[in-house]
Amino acid sequence: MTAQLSCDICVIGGGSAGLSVAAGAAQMGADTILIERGDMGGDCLNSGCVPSKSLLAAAKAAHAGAQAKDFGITYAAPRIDFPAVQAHVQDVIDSIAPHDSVERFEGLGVRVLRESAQFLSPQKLAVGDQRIHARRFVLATGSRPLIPPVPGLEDVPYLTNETVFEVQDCPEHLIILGGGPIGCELGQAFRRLGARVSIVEMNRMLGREDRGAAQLLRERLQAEGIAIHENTSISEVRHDTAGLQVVLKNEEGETTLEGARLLVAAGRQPVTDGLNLEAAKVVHDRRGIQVDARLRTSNRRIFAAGDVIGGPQFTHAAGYQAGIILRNALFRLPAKADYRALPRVTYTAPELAQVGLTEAEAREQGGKFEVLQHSLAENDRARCERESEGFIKILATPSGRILGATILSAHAGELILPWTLAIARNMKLSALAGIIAPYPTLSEVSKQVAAHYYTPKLFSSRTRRLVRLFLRLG
Ligand SMILES: Cc1cc2nc3c(=O)[nH]c(=O)nc-3n(C[C@H](O)[C@H](O)[C@H](O)COP(=O)(O)OP(=O)(O)OC[C@H]3O[C@@H](n4cnc5c(N)ncnc54)[C@H](O)[C@@H]3O)c2cc1C
Ligand SMILES: NC(=O)c1ccc[n+]([C@@H]2O[C@H](COP(=O)([O-])OP(=O)(O)OC[C@H]3O[C@@H](n4cnc5c(N)ncnc54)[C@H](O)[C@@H]3O)[C@@H](O)[C@H]2O)c1
Repeated sequence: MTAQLSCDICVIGGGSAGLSVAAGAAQMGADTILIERGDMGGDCLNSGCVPSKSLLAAAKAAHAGAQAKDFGITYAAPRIDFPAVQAHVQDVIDSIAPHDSVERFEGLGVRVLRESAQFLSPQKLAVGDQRIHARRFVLATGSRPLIPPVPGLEDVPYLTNETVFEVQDCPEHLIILGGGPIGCELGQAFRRLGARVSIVEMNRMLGREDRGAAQLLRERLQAEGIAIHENTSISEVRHDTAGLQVVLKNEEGETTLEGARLLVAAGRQPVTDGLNLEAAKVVHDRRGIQVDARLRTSNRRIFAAGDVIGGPQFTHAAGYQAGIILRNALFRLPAKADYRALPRVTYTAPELAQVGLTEAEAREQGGKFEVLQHSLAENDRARCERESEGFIKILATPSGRILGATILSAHAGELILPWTLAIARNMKLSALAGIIAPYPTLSEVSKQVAAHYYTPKLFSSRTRRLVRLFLRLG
């Protein structure tokens, strides 16, 4: 018999976006249903952030010997037990999973249904033989890997982020299609864990990022032995008993790479199939579900968040969007998403962190701005740690208002936080130049680069004249 359920908020998708909405709604007193057809935790926990950062952590340990040489310490070459590395990755997932589990959510008062959801009308959803009527729906169905139309690709076995963390043998040669954050992070991880790695990128590696930072990072990855083919497309992929052949094409002509495994990391596509969004009158296209700044879809009772809306695709963006939806749906506040101060980090070594505008974006906008750059080589702690590769670059208006920050360095993901706060709160450089930073820390780079802005004024001939005058006064 068909069961009829009703609730205040019905969330479809138990990944970063859906879990944040459901946990917040239930704890604020809304009767909440969460529907998840796959693994609780979605991509981030099971096939995204958590396994990729865990693999990178293992790769860092494998690389420690190479770095130790700089300190006069020599280790024997590491012996890498790859199944044990993957067991570590799974162990980290398992240790975080209880936080995203059905049990925890039921404990918060959420009714969790483990099925696929499909709309029957603008206000009614079918979940198995249950019918759900909700005051508000939230679509948080995420994304899946985009598989580009490369001839032969569909006929060969390939990996994506959904399968790469299950591989039990480190491939002798891993060819990665795509030089975005996934390609770069996993490329460095597999290289450090013993694979030969080739990255094939049809444009520029990390094309959205600051050109200088991406270039330095590329040099570092190349120095570790990764082959990077930029402005190169794949014209064909073949597979036989000897392995894979990937035919590359660029200005110089065609070459063939022979590899053991192929990882496709060419971007994402929204997951909307099976939802019957037409019945719900929710407009969507190949980029995702269309939303306004309040994250309302074309059906005002239905919100959407996370990767499925095709905007910034990060776990922290999904969490932020969940907060916007809760304010709109529960408190009827017209809260709007504002991505001005949304940071992003590529967790390679060194890390590449960005918040606000890149230099290219600031030039495109056309306003006046100054560029302040400070090398990590000028930071004492970075020298002690022998991690002095990289820089911090700040863009600021002539009045000192901060427009953007780029950091390429060890721990850049941690160092970006004061700049995120500064942009969010419209702070000026003087706020950062005036703080007392503990010595010796990498954090000092933020104060040092901000202080650059005032150096010409501080040590000007006018200041010198003034000082001489005060001194003459006794
Ligand atoms: C390799 C990799 C590394 C990443 N690293 C980072 C990182 O370091 N930092 C960062 O911020 N971001 C990172 N990301 C991005 C981050 O993982 C995503 O932005 C985030 O997981 C998106 O969350 P979501 O809730 O929108 O979607 P998802 O996590 O995909 O969740 C959607 C859920 O909806 C379910 N679902 C779909 N359709 C239905 C349906 N019809 N009925 C019921 N359930 C349904 C799915 O089963 C899924 O569990 C990474 C991504 C990848 C792939
Ligand atoms: N550290 C992080 O926060 C992190 C890490 C990994 C992923 N992510 C998220 O996941 C998303 C997806 O990552 P991604 O790296 O797959 O996507 P991406 O879109 O950022 O990069 C994909 C790259 O593949 C290239 N490409 C596409 N088709 C190609 C083809 N046929 N041949 C050669 N190159 C091709 C594109 O030019 C692009 O540079 C990211 O945008 C990000 O939001 C975040």
